[in-house]
Amino acid sequence: MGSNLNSKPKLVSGTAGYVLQDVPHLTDYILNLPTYTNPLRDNPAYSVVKQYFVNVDDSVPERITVHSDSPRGIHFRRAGPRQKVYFDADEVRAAIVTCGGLCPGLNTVVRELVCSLYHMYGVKKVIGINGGYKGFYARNTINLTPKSVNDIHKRGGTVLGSSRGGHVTNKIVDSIQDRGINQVYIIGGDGTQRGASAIFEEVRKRGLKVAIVGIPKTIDNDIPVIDKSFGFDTAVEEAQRAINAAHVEAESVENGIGVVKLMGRYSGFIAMHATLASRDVDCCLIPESPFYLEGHGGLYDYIEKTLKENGHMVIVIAEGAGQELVSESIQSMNKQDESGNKLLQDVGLWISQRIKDYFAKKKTMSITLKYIDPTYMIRAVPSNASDNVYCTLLAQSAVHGAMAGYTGFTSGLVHGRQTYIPFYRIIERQNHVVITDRMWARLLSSTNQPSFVNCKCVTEETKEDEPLKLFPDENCSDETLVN
Ligand SMILES: Nc1ncnc2c1ncn2[C@@H]1O[C@H](COP(=O)(O)OP(=O)(O)O)[C@@H](O)[C@H]1O
Ligand SMILES: O=P(O)(O)OC[C@H]1O[C@](O)(COP(=O)(O)O)[C@@H](O)[C@@H]1O
Ligand SMILES: [Mg+2]
Repeated sequence: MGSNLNSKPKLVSGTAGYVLQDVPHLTDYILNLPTYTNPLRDNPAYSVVKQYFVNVDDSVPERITVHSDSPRGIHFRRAGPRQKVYFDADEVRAAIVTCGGLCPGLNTVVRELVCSLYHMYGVKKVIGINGGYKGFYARNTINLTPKSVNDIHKRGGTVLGSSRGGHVTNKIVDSIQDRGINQVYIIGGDGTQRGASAIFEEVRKRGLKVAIVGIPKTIDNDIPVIDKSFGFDTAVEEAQRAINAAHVEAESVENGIGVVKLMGRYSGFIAMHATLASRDVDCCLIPESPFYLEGHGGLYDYIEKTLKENGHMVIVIAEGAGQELVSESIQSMNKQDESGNKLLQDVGLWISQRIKDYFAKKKTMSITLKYIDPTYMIRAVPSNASDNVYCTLLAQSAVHGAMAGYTGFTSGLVHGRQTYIPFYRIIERQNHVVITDRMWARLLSSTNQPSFVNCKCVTEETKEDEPLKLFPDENCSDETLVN
């Protein structure tokens, strides 16, 4: 984080090794802010709820698997409505922005932010920033009301539009200041949360009463700490349709192979979960598990064996898998998108061609291969029922946090509880499938595919809590979606 001393992590220690990784609050840098009674007290829908307000000291542990002698460990502030709020409804001018790639559920989060602000807190001024970060200074805004967002959750994409690149911190904060915005809800992935953190630092440097709140969006599920990201369930469900189609095609012909490419730039969660859900997949290839084609234990060997045994097979490949192999055979262009993300080679097309070439050359077996790339179709669908509920809770928690004066945080689910997580924990690393965890073992045993892992890497000394580090500086959690 920045050089300003105030931007250091806020840590609160307690007995028995308890550590609260707290989130910033407006009162950390603005003195004598007035408080108001939370209007939810008078809301007939919520007045009947016992203990509706969250105790300010409530926190949620980062790790829930403990031993009798474990220290209590790191905790996050529990999300939810507070008795006191730091904004009067009439004073609030909220802005919502969606950034980065699409993900099912974006519209649901937008809808629920607007409805929570209006219906829970009586806020009447909510605007949408058009087209991602650059929209703050280069586009018009959109007025958002419960009526205008009423049925947007039934649509894929984002009604606000999105973009990559264009994060110019000073211009964005100037625009926030010029427009009198004092709550900013920023929906996006790892890149977006980095941008949100930079905005927060600048806002604090200028001493502005503006709450900066992140809502984590990533179809790849690559954001750390949180249980999973919204849209992930929908993506896994939608991927089943492509896998089913590949299976139907493959089993209808002799030695049929169906190849399905799924999203997952650096994290193979969608591929892993879609494979486990389907049971029709014979091989799942992800970025975290390097594989090889030729020789004993290689992919060609396994394909031949599976075709001999079953007459057909389905391969699921995450878009970021095997990139090092593709670069070896195709001149790597090393291009980046506007946000600086490396543009990947189409590994699905590449592997399909390599498999076809291999069997054509070998002449022992004639195969029919069908390649399906449903990636953008999956990303564009509306969120399913469970993701809709998840999006609703994330949005409500975000609004409760901003109204309570918290800032510089991401609203996220940790072990099924809504929490406020400081930006630095969200942006410090990416979440990856840990191939020495039980979940990947479950996948290997369900597909029966080779592990492609050099056995020397996984020694007996590799302890359960110390997963094999395939990514430098990785601090993998054994709790997030993997066990
Ligand atoms: N390190 C960074 N600092 C500031 N802004 C960033 C950073 N990385 C990405 N951004 C901005 O965040 C937005 C979304 O980032 P991107 O990587 O495209 O998607 P995602 O947020 O889904 O990962 C873009 O407008 C980009 O300019
Ligand atoms: O829309 P683009 O730029 O082709 O993005 C494709 C990428 O977006 C994603 O769907 C999501 O990535 P982000 O979360 O970084 O936006 C990746 O799975 C994929 O590699
Ligand atoms: Mg990203």
